[in-house]
Amino acid sequence: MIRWTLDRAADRFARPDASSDKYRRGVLGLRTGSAAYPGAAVLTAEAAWRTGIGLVRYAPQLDDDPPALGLPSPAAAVLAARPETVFPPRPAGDGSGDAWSTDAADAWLVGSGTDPARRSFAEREAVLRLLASPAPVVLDAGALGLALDAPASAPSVLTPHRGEFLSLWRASGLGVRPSGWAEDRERLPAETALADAALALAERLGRSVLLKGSLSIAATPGGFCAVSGPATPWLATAGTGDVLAGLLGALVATHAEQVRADPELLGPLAASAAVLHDAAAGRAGAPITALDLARAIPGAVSEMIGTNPGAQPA
Ligand SMILES: NC(=O)C1=CN([C@@H]2O[C@H](COP(=O)(O)OP(=O)(O)OC[C@H]3O[C@@H](n4cnc5c(N)ncnc54)[C@H](OP(=O)(O)O)[C@@H]3O)[C@@H](O)[C@H]2O)[C@@H](O)CC1
Ligand SMILES: Nc1ncnc2c1ncn2[C@@H]1O[C@H](COP(=O)(O)OP(=O)(O)O)[C@@H](O)[C@H]1O
Repeated sequence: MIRWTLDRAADRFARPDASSDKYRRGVLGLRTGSAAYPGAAVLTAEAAWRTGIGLVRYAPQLDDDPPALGLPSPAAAVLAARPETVFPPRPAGDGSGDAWSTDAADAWLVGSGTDPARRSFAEREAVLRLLASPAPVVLDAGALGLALDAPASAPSVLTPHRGEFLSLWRASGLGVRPSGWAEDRERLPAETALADAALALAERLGRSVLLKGSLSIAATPGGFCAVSGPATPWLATAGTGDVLAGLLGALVATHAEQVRADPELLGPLAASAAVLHDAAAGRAGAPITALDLARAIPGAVSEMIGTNPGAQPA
C-alpha cells in the first residue's frame, strides 16, 4: 500500500499551457443536487471550478421534483453561485431519452445530493447510459447503488463513506461486513482492514473506490491501493463530501483521455483528490464549512504545484 502525499498529487495535476483552450482542458458534466438538496449542486460546481478546469456543464436531474419552500432549483442555485457554468441543451421531452448527450462532457460526476428513492425512471436510464459510454464517471452519494446495476464499461470511481461502503459491500454479496470492521461504527477499522476491504470491493465491482474517512483509501480493480490521512477531523461536517466529489470530478475530467486509455489511473487521481481536499481543509481554518473548504482549494493547488506551476505532469 502506498502512502499518498501532495508531492505525488502534484505529479498528476494537469496544468494548462499555451495550447490549452476551455474544451481541451477538460469538461466536467455534473448530475448533482436535487430539489431536496440544491446546495450539493452548488458545492460540487464550486469545488470543480476551483480545482481548475476548462468548463463545467450542469445537467439537472430529469423529472426532479419542483422546488419547494421557496427554494431555488438546483440549476438556478448553481448559476447564481457560479455564472461560469454552462447548461447542456434541454431534454427532448418526447420520452425518447436523455438530451444531456454523453458527449457533452469529458467526464461526469453523478449523485451528490440526490436521493435514490426519488430518482425517476428516465434519470436512472440516463445514468445507466452514461455508465455504458466511454467517458469516465465519478459516482457519489445517491448514485452509488447504480454501480451494482450497470456493467463496468465506463471507467468509474465510487466515493462512499463507511456507511455507504457497507451498503455496497452487502449488496455486492461480499458478506455482512469486512474482516476487521466492528459492528460499532465508533470503532474505526485499522488501516489494513480498510485497505483490504476497499481492494475487495473494487475488484468485485470492476470499478475504483475511494473509501472516505479520517483515513481515505483509494483502490482499483487492478490492485492499486493508496492511503492518505488522518485528515483533519474538522472535515466531519455536512457537504465536505460534495466538495470532495467536485474536486475529484475536475481531476478526472482534466485527465479524461488518459483515464479512457488506462482506467487504473482513477486510483492515483482519487488518492490525489483526498490529499488535496485535506490540504484545502488545512487552509480553511477551523471550524470548517463546506463552502469555505471549496474556496480554499485554489490556495491548496498553488501550494501543491509550488515553484513550478508550468511544469507538465510526468
Ligand atoms: N448541502 C447539501 O445539499 C447537502 C447534501 N447532502 C446529501 O444528502 C444526501 C444524504 O446524505 P446523508 O448524510 O443525509 O445520509 P448518508 O450519507 O446517505 O448516510 C446515511 C447513513 O449512513 C450512516 N453514515 C453516515 N456517515 C457515515 C460515516 N462516515 N461512517 C459510517 N456511517 C455513516 C448513517 O447511519 P447510522 O450509522 O448513523 O445509522 C447515516 O444516517 C446525499 O445525497 C448527500 O450528498 C449532504 O452531503 C449534506 C449537505
Ligand atoms: N472524522 C473525520 N476526520 C477526517 N475527515 C473526515 C472525518 N469525517 C468525515 N471526514 C471527511 O469529510 C468528508 C465527508 O463526506 P460525506 O460523509 O460524504 O459528507 P457529506 O455527504 O455531508 O458531504 C469526507 O471527505 C471524509 O473523508
